[in-house]
Amino acid sequence: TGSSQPQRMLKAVQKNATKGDPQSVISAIDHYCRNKEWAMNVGDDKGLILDSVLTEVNPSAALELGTYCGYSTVRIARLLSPGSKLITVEFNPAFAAVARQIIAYAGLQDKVTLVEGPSGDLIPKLRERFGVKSFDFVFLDHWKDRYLLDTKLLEDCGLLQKGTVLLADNVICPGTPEYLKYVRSSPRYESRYYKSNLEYTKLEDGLEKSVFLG
Ligand SMILES: Cc1ccc(Cc2cc(O)c(O)c(C(=O)NC/C=C/[C@H]3O[C@@H](n4cnc5c(N)ncnc54)[C@H](O)[C@@H]3O)c2)cc1
Ligand SMILES: [Mg+2]
Repeated sequence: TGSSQPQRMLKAVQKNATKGDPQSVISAIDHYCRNKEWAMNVGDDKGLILDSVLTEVNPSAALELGTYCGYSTVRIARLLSPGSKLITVEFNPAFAAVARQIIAYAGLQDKVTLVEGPSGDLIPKLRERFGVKSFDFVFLDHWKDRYLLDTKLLEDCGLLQKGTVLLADNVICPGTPEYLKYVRSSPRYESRYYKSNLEYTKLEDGLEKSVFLG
């Protein structure tokens, strides 16, 4: 059997990026996905919005739902201040295995904890397992029909604090209508849409930034 697309993405990183240089890992993946094989990374256009929101929030405890191959994990972890941590959740073991290698290649393994399993099971265990009090930043990029469920779960588990920023990918394409309706109508969130395009294409997509008001 041949290699998988995530394995080919990893090969492209090992071939074209410099070990320990997160920016070169990001560029190698973007170049590969733009020119060889499209993949569902947040990408370079939406990635710049992710970078700017992250820099503004400067989280000490960040959570990512849906690691996939670790592209956005690297984008987030490279901007974290010393001592800050990112927990990323992925339930596909093959994707998790590739992501671990890409995160390590970028030299960011000390800032990232990749937890394998379904978000619905893991979110209620994050406090007892990793001593997380609450998150100040959450990046949602997993199955689109899980965004709302997991947001409510994070609320119910007391893992959001006043000011926590939720940043959701793909609110237009593939789209997350129930999630959007919730964060835009709930008095507990202050929400804003950042228009961009679907990774490596000219189609519209965007990120929704929602601040939890407590
Ligand atoms: C119509 C159409 C189709 C596809 C696109 C293109 C497009 C563009 C995008 O940026 C996209 O993010 C997506 C997309 O579907 N993303 C889903 C991403 C899942 C990853 O997260 C993992 N996962 C999924 N649920 C869970 C869960 N509960 N607990 C733990 N891990 C989970 C999976 O194991 C994958 O690693 C698609 C655009 C338009
Ligand atoms: Mg996405």
